[in-house]
Amino acid sequence: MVFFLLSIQTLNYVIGSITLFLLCTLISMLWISPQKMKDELERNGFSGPSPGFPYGNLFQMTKNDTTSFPYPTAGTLHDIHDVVFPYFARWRKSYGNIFVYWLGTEPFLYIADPEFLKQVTAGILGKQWGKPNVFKHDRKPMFGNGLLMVEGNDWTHHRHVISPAFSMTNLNTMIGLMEENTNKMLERWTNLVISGQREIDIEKHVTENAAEIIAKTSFGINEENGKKVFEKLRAMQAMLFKTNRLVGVPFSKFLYLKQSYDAWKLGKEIDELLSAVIKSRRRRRCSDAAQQENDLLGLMLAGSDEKAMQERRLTTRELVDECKTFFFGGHETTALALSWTLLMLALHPDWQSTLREEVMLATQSSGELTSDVLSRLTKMGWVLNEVLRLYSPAPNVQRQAREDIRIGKGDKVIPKGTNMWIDVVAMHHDAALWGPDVFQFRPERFADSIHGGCKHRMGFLPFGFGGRICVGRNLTVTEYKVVLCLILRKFQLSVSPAYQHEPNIMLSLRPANGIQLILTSL
Ligand code: HEM
Repeated sequence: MVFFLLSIQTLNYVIGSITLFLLCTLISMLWISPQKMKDELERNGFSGPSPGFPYGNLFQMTKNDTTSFPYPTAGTLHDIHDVVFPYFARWRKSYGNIFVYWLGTEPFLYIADPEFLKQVTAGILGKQWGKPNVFKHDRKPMFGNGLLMVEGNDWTHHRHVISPAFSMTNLNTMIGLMEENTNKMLERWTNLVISGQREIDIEKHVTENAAEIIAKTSFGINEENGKKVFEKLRAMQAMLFKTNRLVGVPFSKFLYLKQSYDAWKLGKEIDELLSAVIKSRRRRRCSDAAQQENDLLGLMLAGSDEKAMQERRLTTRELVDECKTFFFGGHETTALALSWTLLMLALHPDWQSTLREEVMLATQSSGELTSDVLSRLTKMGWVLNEVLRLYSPAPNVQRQAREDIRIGKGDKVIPKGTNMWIDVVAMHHDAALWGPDVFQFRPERFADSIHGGCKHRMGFLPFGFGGRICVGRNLTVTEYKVVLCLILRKFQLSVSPAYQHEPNIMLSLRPANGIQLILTSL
């Protein structure tokens, strides 16, 4: 009996200790650690709007809060920072270009100051950077552990295997395929115009075209499977990024169980489709060693097989994640650069004529699009840069400090674990960096300088910076030039009265209502 009572007492003691331990861990995780981090950031001179527990500043970050900023009129059409990030615009007015805000219990150091960014990033290698853990869970079904999200030595390995696939020599072999696919889209446009429908939502068509191109150039995937992956990825994007998901709020993921399950399910279906493509390609390579397909997957397989002699090769799982990353990162951003460009050219007929003349001149001898022809399209390059400045498809870059970061030679430290939110849209629209014509569409600012005359080299960052700069930027430039050449040779563009200008963030910077243009055949 005594023994029995003793065991119950011991059991109660154990349960009590475990409960106490869990409670202490919870309080430390949810309250003490964030408070310590806040104090440390303040000691280092970083402060900002007061966070509340457990939401941080999330409730002050609603998109609808545009009351303090009038919607841009014709003269300030491109002054979009206040529209897409009204909360950051408001906080910048109070705290300047560097401040701390909180997503739940996660601190974010907001940066819209290129000199400070230069000091923060000096000497940090690509592999040393972290990506915010708090976003990793959300974005996993979309990018998995692909190059965009992977860290440390794994990042070095992936980047090493992938980079050669994006060499100019390889990209030039894809021009024909890009041309063929785009011509099909233009045929559809011609038929629509002939049938009397001159108004077209070009964003929708250009995005589908870019998805088909990336599906074919990345993994030689057929149209039917490409469409399936495309539709599932779009559905997943809408599911994950349309709603406010209380990012950073402890345990909030339990509020979105259905959404997370649906996203996971879509992710699994995409993985299965891509995995089948990769396995069949691996089999083909084994049965015919001489056979090498020159799309990105073929080159990655070759690269990963050769390097497997010295290092480990990329597994099918890793290749699936890379394909998803290319597919999503590669079609949406390029399509947006093209869509915003078509809008700008419709709004600025002088630039539309200038580019059309440049295209006609460059292609007059044979009419063919070759790498040599594309390299002669200088003014088109300026227009691309100006569009990426005003409507950067990637509106921000995020980092997480994996170690304490000492700023310059001073005593200021960004503590390990701090997330960073680099506001690219703010820097691209800052009159202090670009001058009084900052909100005007003036591609000629890039005529003499690749930084467009920006007063600081790190003030223009459409493709990111440092070792983690966009691996696909040359693919974008090639595709952009091919598609734009073909459109300009066939159609005159003007803006439809139905078009409503509403740039919006849904991971990328998108036109919320599509882009309706009136097309006239030339
Ligand atoms: C207009 C077109 C594009 C824009 C604006 C863009 C923008 C960016 C930016 C800002 C980054 C840096 C992200 C960071 O540091 O966290 C990045 C990285 C990346 N981009 Fe792009 N991108 C474009 C096109 C593409 C294309 C066509 C592909 C692939 C087919 C691609 C694949 C990637 C990958 C894999 C990374 C991660 C690189 C790394 O971390 O090593 N991007 N991109």
